[in-house]
Amino acid sequence: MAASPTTSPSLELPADATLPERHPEAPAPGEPIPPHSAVCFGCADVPHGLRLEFRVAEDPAGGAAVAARMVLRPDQQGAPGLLHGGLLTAAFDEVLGSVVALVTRPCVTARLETDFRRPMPIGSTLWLHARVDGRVGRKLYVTGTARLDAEDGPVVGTAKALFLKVGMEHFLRNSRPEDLEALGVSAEQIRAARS
Ligand SMILES: CCCCCCCCCCCCCC(=O)SCCNC(=O)CCNC(=O)[C@H](O)C(C)(C)COP(=O)(O)OP(=O)(O)OC[C@H]1O[C@@H](n2cnc3c(N)ncnc32)[C@H](O)[C@@H]1OP(=O)(O)O
Repeated sequence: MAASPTTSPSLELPADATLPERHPEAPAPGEPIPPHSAVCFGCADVPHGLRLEFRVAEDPAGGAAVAARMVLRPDQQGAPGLLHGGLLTAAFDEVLGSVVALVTRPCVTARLETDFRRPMPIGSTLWLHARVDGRVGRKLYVTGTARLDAEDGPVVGTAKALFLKVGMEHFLRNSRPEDLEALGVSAEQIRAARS
């Protein structure tokens, strides 16, 4: 039988993966993680955003983990009264990306797989957890879980992802120049990266 897309070997933790530790300058377990940008759809306090709130979680194995929370609003519906599925995937992208950033940065999502296990009613709160399971070179393997209304509530979704470490040139070459300039990058730096 052909392998299903949900069992793609590219998301399986390779045998030679090692468990990466939190970066020495990353916040400690229990500490909040501030938004990485003032305009991020996932973590910033913007009207249309997911408005995820984060803290570093304790990982019993000594690795990197985060916990996050997201209140489900009426403007996030797909089916009547239920969260749009794509927004759970977006939430996982943000939460899994945040835990990777405790280890190394910058990284980007290369592959992300979501399993939707139960409907998510508007008005409830999602409690998300993510952990870096292993690293091989530039590749970071991450898993996450979303639960309903409590940190030990019923599981409504799970995710697996592969993130890749990239250089700053990834953004210098690909981001809109005006957004880079708003961060203090000069037009000359942008031109040099793109020449
Ligand atoms: C300067 C100021 C800016 C400041 C901003 C910074 C803060 C930003 C923070 C915000 C962050 C926001 C974050 C966001 O919003 S991330 C937003 C969503 N993600 C993206 O936009 C990423 C788009 N993709 C790419 O740019 C490239 O494809 C990347 C960089 C991912 C790889 O292209 P690259 O040329 O680098 O790598 P490679 O092709 O040589 O592959 C290398 C290895 O990886 C394996 N592989 C690759 N893809 C997949 C896949 N899909 N499944 C399985 N495996 C895959 C591949 O087989 C190979 O394996 P091996 O052969 O080595 O075994």
